[in-house]
Amino acid sequence: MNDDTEAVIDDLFAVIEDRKATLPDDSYTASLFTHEKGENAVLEKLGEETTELVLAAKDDDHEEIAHESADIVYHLLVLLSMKGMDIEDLRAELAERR
Ligand SMILES: N=c1c2ncn([C@@H]3O[C@H](COP(=O)(O)OP(=O)(O)OP(=O)(O)O)[C@@H](O)[C@H]3O)c2ncn1[C@@H]1O[C@H](COP(=O)(O)O)[C@@H](O)[C@H]1O
Repeated sequence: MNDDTEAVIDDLFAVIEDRKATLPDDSYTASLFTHEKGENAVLEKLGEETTELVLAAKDDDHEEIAHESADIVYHLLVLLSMKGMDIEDLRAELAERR
């Protein structure tokens, strides 16, 4: 992961944390934190998007693979935030595997 990619992910996580704290009415992220299904709303999204990613990979559709991957990364970061975790938890786990 180069510095630019890392900065994009860090910035996205910061936006997610902000939406969790401020819960704006027009925010999709905020709607996940207040969803009546609770964390199941995010878990269902991750399941759906993973299936979509598998189908895109089977079709060798690079545009769709990138789209679904981005959806998964976003919802994964929302899940980490929902669990009270930090992006550093993910970074540390990845770094340990190097
Ligand atoms: N990265 C994302 C992001 N990725 C996906 N989504 C939303 O997740 C939802 C996914 O829904 P779907 O499963 O139907 O996916 P889809 O892409 O619409 O359709 P498919 O092709 O996957 O079936 C859509 O409503 C997307 O808008 C996101 N919503 C927000 N963000 C980021 O979060 C920031 C804050 O957004 P708000 O909270 O809305 O202010 C934004 O600036 C973005 O940077």
